[in-house]
Amino acid sequence: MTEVIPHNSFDTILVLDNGSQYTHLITRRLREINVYSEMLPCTQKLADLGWSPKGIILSGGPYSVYEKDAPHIDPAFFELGVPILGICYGLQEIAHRLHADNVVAGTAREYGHADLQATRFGGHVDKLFEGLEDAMTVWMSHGDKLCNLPEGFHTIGTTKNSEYAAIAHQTEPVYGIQFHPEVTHTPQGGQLLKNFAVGICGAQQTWTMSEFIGQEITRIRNLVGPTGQVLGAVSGGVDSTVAAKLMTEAIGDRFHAVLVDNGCMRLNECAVVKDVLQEQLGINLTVVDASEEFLAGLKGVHDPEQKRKFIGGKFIDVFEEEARKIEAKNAGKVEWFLQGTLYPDVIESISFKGPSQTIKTHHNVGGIAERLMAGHGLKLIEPLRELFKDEVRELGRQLNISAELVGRHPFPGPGLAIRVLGEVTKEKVDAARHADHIFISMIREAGLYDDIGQAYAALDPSRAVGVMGDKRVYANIILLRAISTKDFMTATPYPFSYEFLTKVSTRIVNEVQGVCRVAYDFTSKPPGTIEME
Ligand SMILES: Nc1ncnc2c1ncn2[C@@H]1O[C@H](COP(=O)(O)OP(=O)(O)OP(=O)(O)O)[C@@H](O)[C@H]1O
Ligand SMILES: O=c1[nH]c(=O)c2[nH+]cn([C@@H]3O[C@H](COP(=O)(O)O)[C@@H](O)[C@H]3O)c2[nH]1
Ligand SMILES: NC(=O)CC[C@H](N)C(=O)O
Ligand SMILES: [Mg+2]
Repeated sequence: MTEVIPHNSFDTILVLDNGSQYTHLITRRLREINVYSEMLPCTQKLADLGWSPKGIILSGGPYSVYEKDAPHIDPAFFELGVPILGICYGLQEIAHRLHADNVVAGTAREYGHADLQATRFGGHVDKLFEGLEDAMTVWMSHGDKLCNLPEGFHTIGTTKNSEYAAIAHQTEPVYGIQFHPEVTHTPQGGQLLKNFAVGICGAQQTWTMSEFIGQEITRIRNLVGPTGQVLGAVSGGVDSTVAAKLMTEAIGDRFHAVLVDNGCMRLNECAVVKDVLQEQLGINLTVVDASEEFLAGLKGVHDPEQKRKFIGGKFIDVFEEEARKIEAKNAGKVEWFLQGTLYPDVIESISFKGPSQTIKTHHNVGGIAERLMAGHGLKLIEPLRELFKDEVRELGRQLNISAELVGRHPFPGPGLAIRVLGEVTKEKVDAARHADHIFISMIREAGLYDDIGQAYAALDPSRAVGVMGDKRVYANIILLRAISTKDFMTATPYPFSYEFLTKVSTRIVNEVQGVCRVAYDFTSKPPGTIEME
C-alpha cells in the first residue's frame, strides 16, 4: 500500500534546489494557490525519489553552470516527460546541458528590476505567459547569461541585458526564465507559477488544510496502529498545541501530552494551558510541577549558556521520568514521540549548500527527542513536517483552536529564566512575570497584540536609585522589549507611542515589588537578539 503522505495523495510540483536563497519561496507561492509542492536538493536522483511529480521546477543558485564543480540535475528528470521550468540557474542548466557553449559570464550583471518584453508563438509555447501582459516588470539576480538560443527552443521573452530571458521548447513542455517569479518584486510571478503548475502541469488545486486533516489523521492511525501509544511535550505554543490536537483527533487518549512547569512560566500559564488543552480541546494532558527542582538548580548559575544547558538537561530528566510513569500507568510500552517539526526546519536541513559543504542534519528542539529515542527506543512522529507556520495556524483554526492561541507570540522553552539577566531566583522571576503580565495586558487592551511579533518584560538585576513616597529606594530595572518581524531572523523595535510607554512604565513601577525604573529596548536584530540571553 502506498503510504498516505502528501506527495502520494496530492498532485505535487517538485522543486529541485540549486542553492538559491529564494528556493523555499517557490514552494510557498505554489502552496498559496493550493498546489502542493516539495523541495529536494539538486543532488536528488530520480531513481531514489519513490513518487511521481506532476512537474519539476529547477531553482536558481550561486554557481555558474560552466564551472568545474557546479551541481547538475540528474538527466533522468529530463527524460521523465513531465513539464520542467528552469529559473535563473535552472534556465542556464537547461541551456548548458544541450550545449556547453550556450551559457557565458555576462558583461553586465543584472540585479533588481528589469523590463521584459514577451513574444507569442501560439500553442503550448505561450502557456507560461498566458493572461500576462506583454510588457512585464521582473526581478533579476544573475551574472551569467544565455548567449545562444538552445536548439529546439523559442525565445518568449527578452530584456535589455538578456536576449534569451525566457525560452520555451518548440514541442515539449520545457520552459526557462532568467528572472525570479517567486519574489514579490516580480508582480506577475504568482500568476506565472500558477500558469506552470496548473495550466501546464495540470496540477489540481486541492492542497487545503481541511483536506490535509483527513489525510493526516489516516496517516497517523496507519503509522501508530490500533494499540500504539504516543508521548508528546507541549508548551501551550501554537506548534505543539496544533500537533497535540491532531494526534488526539487521530488516536484519542493513546496520545499523552506532558507540560512541564519549569518555574519560569508566565503568569497563570500552566493553569491556562491546562484549561485550554485539557478542558477545551480534550487533550490527554499531564502537568508536571518541577518548578522547585528547576529553581534550585538555577541557584548560583550566572552564565546564560550554563542556564540554558541546565534547563535543557533538567527538562529531559523530568520528561523521561514522566514517560516511565505514563508507561507504568498504561501497562504498555510507549513507542512514539511527537515532535512539532515544521517545513522550514526540514528545508533548512536538506537545502543544497554546495559540493564542498556538508548538508546540515535536522536538529530537534532541546534534544528531548534524541535522548528519548536513544534511551527508550522511541520513534519520531512529526505531523507538521510538511507545513509552513501560516499553514499550521490555518490547521489550528480548522481544528477549532481559538484565534487567541493560534495568534500567540512565541515563548522560549527556558521561559523567564532567559529574561532574568544573570542568576535566577524566585523573587526575580516573580517581578519579571508581574511586569510582563502588566505589559502584555496593556498591549492587548490597546489592540496592538496582533501587530507585534513578540513582546515581553525582562528584569535587569542591577539596581538604580529612585524616590518613592519621599523615600529613597534602591531597586531593580525592568526592560521592555517588543519587536516587528517577518521571520524572527531579523527584527526592529516596535514603534510604541510615547504616551503608551509612559503609562506602562508608571504601572510597573507602582505595582511591581523591587522595581524603580523601566527602560524600553530600542535595539534591532541584528545586532541584538530577540531574547536577552
Ligand atoms: N514547558 C514545557 N513543557 C513541555 N514541553 C515544552 C515546554 N516548553 C517547550 N516545550 C517543547 O519544546 C518545543 C519547542 O518549542 P517551540 O517554542 O519551538 O514550539 P511551540 O511552543 O509549540 O510553538 P511556538 O513556536 O508557537 O511557541 C515545544 O513544541 C514543546 O514540545
Ligand atoms: O523554544 C525556544 N527555545 C529557546 O531556547 C529559545 N531561545 C530563543 N527562542 C525564540 O526564538 C526566536 C529568536 O530568538 P533570538 O533572537 O533571541 O535568538 C524568538 O522568538 C525567541 O523567543 C527560543 N525558543
Ligand atoms: N540567481 C541565480 O540563479 C544566479 C545563477 C548564476 N549563478 C548567475 O550568476 O547567473
Ligand atoms: Mg514556544
